[in-house]
Amino acid sequence: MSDMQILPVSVITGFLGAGKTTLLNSLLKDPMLANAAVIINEFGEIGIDHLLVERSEENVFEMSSGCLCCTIRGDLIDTMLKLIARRDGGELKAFDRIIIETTGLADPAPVLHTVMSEPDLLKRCRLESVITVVDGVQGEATLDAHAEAVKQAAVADRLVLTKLDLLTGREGEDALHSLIGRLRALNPAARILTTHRGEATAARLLNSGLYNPETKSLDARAWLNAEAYEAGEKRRRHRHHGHHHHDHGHEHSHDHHDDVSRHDDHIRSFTFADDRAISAAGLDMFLGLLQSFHGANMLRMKGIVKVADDPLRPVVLHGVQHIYHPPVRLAAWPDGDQRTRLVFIVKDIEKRLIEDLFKAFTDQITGAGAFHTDKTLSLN
Ligand SMILES: Nc1nc2c(ncn2[C@@H]2O[C@H](COP(=O)(O)OP(=O)(O)OP(=O)(O)O)[C@@H](O)[C@H]2O)c(=O)[nH]1
Repeated sequence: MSDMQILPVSVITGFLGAGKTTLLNSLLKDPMLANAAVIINEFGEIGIDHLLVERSEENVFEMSSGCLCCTIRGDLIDTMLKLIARRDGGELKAFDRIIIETTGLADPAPVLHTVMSEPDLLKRCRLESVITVVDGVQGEATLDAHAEAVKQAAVADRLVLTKLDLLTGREGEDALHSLIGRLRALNPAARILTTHRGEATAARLLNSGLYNPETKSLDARAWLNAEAYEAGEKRRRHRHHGHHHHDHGHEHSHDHHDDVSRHDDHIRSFTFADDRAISAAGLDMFLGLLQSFHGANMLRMKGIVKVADDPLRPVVLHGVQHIYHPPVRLAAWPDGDQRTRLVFIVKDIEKRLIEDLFKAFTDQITGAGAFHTDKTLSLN
């Protein structure tokens, strides 16, 4: 009889030809993934024999009608539930994690939404990390041309650069510097790793620190990495004031990513903190308003929140667009900082709008929390 452990799910996304399958093949040689189940949501063959590979039945590119997102969703739910049922029934070996490789062209959001919000899946799975593979050579051209590529970079917990072997000499170095600068601006907190020289190992890519199913512990500070957003905001302000640091002869690359317009210009990342508690209902309302007014433009949000009903046990939240993972209540604050901290990566939304909205609810906290119980928020 298999155990009913909560299975971490990692999603590997990235543009067509970025190197997802190559990365996955190399990761699967790692003993850490000896018991991983892999779901591949696209064309192509992958030669893995000692692992469990489930291929989604639907071929998304062949669909002629219907909503692409809904089809991916239905297909993925079905594939995952069957896989888990076969595991639990002893038909498959008891895999300990699931890795989903998504199709290159698609917006990654539907896959993330499915894992984050499908009630039957939530009983057995947690979204652990989003890994976005970026072609080291074509990366900037792809970001210029495709809004999806920008979104893929913005939702990542880890960014993996491939094909660095093809970048040589001073030109290659400048191109890499420029690409990293651009990715950093899009997503300040994601760890950037390269496939070069074996740097992108399973341990570095898969354990995002969000949720350890064995200990139920959360390395919340590392996971949130609010400091990186603060540094990103400072960098942006600095650039906008026209003070450029040109060190190590990299003027070209700095100028290049300063000049970037197109899709990137619409992306903002920021963080704010609040030492007051919010009522459970206020938090629900805040999230509901974000969903209604900014859903499609909220690329990623994460937070540790002080809720009035139990300010000593903060709630961890994260969302992709209009979908939020069910909140998880921590046993205690993860570090000495007991303020609510929220981080956002958004498209065309001003920080002030979101910060003011949140603070409008904490301003009204006196007495309000008493009317609301834990039920809306607590997982257990
Ligand atoms: N030189 C070099 N080639 C690479 C590297 N990574 C991947 N490639 C090549 O790039 C091509 C695309 O790699 P895949 O791993 O198939 O990329 P993918 O993202 O899975 O592609 P799709 O499934 O089409 O979206 C293949 O020919 C790979 O051999 C790398 O680090 N260096």
